[in-house]
Amino acid sequence: MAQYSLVAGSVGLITLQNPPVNALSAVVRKGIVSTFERALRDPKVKSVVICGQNGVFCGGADIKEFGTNMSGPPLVPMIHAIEAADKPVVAAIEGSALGGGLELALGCHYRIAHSNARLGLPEVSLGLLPAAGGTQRLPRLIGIPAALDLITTGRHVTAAEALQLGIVDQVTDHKIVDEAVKFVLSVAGKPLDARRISTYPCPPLSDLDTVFEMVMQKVRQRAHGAIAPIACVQAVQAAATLPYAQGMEREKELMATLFTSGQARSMQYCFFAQRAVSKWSIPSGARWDTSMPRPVHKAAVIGLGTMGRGITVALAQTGLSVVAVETQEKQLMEAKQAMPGMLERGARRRGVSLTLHKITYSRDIRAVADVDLVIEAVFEDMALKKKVFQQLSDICKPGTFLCTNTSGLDVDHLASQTCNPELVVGMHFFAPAHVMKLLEVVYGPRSSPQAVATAMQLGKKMGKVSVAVGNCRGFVGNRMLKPYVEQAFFLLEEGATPEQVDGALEEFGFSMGVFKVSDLSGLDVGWRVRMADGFAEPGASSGPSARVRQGRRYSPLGDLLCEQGRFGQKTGQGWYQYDKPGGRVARSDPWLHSFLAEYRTRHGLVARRIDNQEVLERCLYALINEGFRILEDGIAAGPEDIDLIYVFGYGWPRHRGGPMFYAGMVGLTKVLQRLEHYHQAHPDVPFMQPCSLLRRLVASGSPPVHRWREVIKKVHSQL
Ligand SMILES: CCCCCC/C=C/CC(=O)SCCNC(=O)CCNC(=O)[C@H](O)C(C)(C)COP(=O)(O)OP(=O)(O)OC[C@H]1O[C@@H](n2cnc3c(N)ncnc32)[C@H](O)[C@@H]1OP(=O)(O)O
Repeated sequence: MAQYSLVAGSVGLITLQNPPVNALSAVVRKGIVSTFERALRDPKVKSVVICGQNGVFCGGADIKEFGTNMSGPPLVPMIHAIEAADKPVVAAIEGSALGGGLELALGCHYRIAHSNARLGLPEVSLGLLPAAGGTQRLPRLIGIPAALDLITTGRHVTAAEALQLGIVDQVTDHKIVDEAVKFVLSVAGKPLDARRISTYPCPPLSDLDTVFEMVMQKVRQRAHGAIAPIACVQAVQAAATLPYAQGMEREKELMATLFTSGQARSMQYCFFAQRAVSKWSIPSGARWDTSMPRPVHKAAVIGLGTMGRGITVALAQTGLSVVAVETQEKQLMEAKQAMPGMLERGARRRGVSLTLHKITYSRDIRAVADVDLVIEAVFEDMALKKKVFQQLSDICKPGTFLCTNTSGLDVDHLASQTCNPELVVGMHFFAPAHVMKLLEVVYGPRSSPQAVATAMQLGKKMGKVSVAVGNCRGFVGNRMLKPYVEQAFFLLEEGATPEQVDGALEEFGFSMGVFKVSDLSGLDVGWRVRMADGFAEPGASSGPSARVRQGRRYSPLGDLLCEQGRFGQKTGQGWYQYDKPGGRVARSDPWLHSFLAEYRTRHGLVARRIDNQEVLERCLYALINEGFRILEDGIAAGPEDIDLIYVFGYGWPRHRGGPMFYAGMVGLTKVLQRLEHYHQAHPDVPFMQPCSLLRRLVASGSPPVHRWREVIKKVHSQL
């Protein structure tokens, strides 16, 4: 609702009230319309201030209403009425003014912001565009380039930047409503014509066509198939080229297409999934709202390879004191040289001050004696990690949480090396750890609720999307990657090329195909895992049994490349070739193509034409099938957890909602049928055998993704 009061004798104060973020629900919109009419009618009222309760102006349209039968007064005429009013209206902005919230403020004649305010038009990240006049008013107010930046990226700006851009008229540290009232009294009686943004011409820009061509090209490249950013550019182009009223028509038309699209549904699902996973619960019964985290003031990182450096930087950026330990002199020196640059770039990107002084370096593991939490990030080798955990257990003060950054080893086994296994959890970061948003928090059977809560909270503080997952080989993300990569290898055996497989996945929306990712992260990473799992064996890659291991189909292609020293970008050759070791631009490699042809001949395989649909179905459905197994095993609490891991950690396109949501969009029956088909064709590939949870869901009528937990619960209760 919206509360109305008369203040300072002549100011109508409208306060939006819809906790927690004063979203513009039907009731709030109704409240604004009726209170505003009242203010206009009342002869005592000479001006109006609009504010939000509880330190938040407005988080925008009520996203929960989307997809329902929306009722109540629409936003566009409501904002027009405010702009057209003949009494001055000031938006008093504190906290957030986002989406429809900022559009409401742009309809006001003046905007005053508290210095804590964040403003933005983030609709693009919900698969939409700012359709309450945002695409037409913002370019008129701040110019086309700045408006394009804000609208196509959805980024939030601080009050200071908003002032600099001209979005707000004044920034204050004082009480926002008091300042707004003072301000509106000072402008009483001044003409309002020049304050109505819709009447402004768009600031002229030379060579408009070229500007939009270039922006469109850049946006398309970044969008990976998402349609909303493209529509945002088109809407701003309308502002630049059409009169306001026609621009509004164009905005409405473009929004109509987006509003009912599957992409918008997927992205809005991701928004709510992100909030849902922060409310974690684990099989022991521990939950986010009953488990108290312990404060972490000082942390340590053991091992300063790529991961350790990223984690150290991420911790320091959070404001924690960090002890960075590396026992090898050369590696320590390299880290000391590299990390200031990483911190500097991060500080510049985020507009914050440098935190170099937060890090102290040591070659001696005993330097961690007084820290609250340690993150081990040594080489992915169980024997080495066990030794480190034994040492940490002896050295650290009582109660120190011991975390491992392993990407898939048994967290419980590491816990058993310590005197207090309840203090041990996995904190699986993704490279580069100071940039990537995902954190898998891995609980073992003995991890205490407090240890899980502390790791989850630390992740949040570090700006990560933290997802609590159970302990199994590869946890959630890497476990699902295995069948996906396996299918990619099989497709090469059967006639596809890395270029074709990557092309199909990139067209689907992944920022990089599976083979490019493999070249980037290093082919040796998977090779080591396959060796540890007893699949890859030196010398076994070319014999007659090369393509069958442990009774199942196996492709030694990756192993063969590693045996040739082709580890990807770092060696200049992998699935592609690069201009030099460390090169970044993947080029097709004729050697690889002849190698594949020769390999097929050697193994009596006849290359066939494979279409992109088969590439996608086999790679993605194999991965999704493993996702269902993970749900069945209780390793992930719900589909949202898996989806966010894939969106934030593995480049799954957000506009496709994550693998499990995507399965629901495709139709579970179809996914099941295609898995059955491929399993029949390849009975020696266990990953293609449809998971029984998927069958159960189909038998239950394929409920929507938010109801899967009910079926999963039933499965667990029967086990
Ligand atoms: C066909 C024509 C139709 C025209 C429709 C007009 C379209 C207008 C476009 C829009 O305005 S779309 C919405 C744009 N706004 C946003 O994208 C903002 C989304 N919210 C946020 O970014 C954050 O929530 C925040 C506002 C910055 C606050 O962050 P904070 O970390 O403090 O809290 P959260 O945990 O994120 O949220 C708390 C709570 O509030 C719920 N929520 C937040 N925003 C909205 C919203 N706009 N609508 C509904 N609900 C919202 C969120 O889900 C949390 O709920 P929970 O139940 O406590 O988890």
